[in-house]
Amino acid sequence: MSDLLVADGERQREGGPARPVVDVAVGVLMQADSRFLLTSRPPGKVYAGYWEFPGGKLEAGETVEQALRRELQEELGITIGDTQLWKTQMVDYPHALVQLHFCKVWAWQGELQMREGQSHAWQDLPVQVVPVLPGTLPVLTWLAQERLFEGDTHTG
Ligand SMILES: Nc1nc2c([nH]c(=O)n2[C@H]2C[C@H](O)[C@@H](COP(=O)(O)OP(=O)(O)OP(=O)(O)O)O2)c(=O)[nH]1
Repeated sequence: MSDLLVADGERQREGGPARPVVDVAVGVLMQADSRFLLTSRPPGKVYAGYWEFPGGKLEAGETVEQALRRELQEELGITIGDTQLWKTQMVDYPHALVQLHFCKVWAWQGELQMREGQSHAWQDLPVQVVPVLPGTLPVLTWLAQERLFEGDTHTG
């Protein structure tokens, strides 16, 4: 079982009603120069304006890879190559309990298009865009560990 991250609120007390787990497929698009793609959450969504890795919820019957392929086509207009699960992280938000499935993506076809009015930024450590979504921060720590990067992973 992955560690639970509690974001912006207290963890629901034992004995409360069980909350459904929402599975989310997330893509960490990597460039050869080690920069990675962050996108801002579009207006109208919870945490609008926060920066995250692109992705979205699994639909019924989808695998993580299928959902990621669909979401990145819908949101960014790209067709991703093969990808594999890298890390998972459970996050307890006031709005939902989410299980994030992060996949690294090294290859894709098509030019990036921001189809949902989001902004995008290719970033390196430390990340300069703010604010970063709570459930996105663990990824920066994992990347820092891989790269032997020391110091703050993000500003703000
Ligand atoms: N895409 C993405 N979602 C993340 C990250 N970190 C994190 O906590 N989340 C959370 C925020 C949301 O609660 C959930 C993603 O749900 P969403 O509402 O963006 O998904 P969606 O695009 O399918 O949305 P919709 O069709 O229902 O509007 O995962 C991340 O790095 N990327």
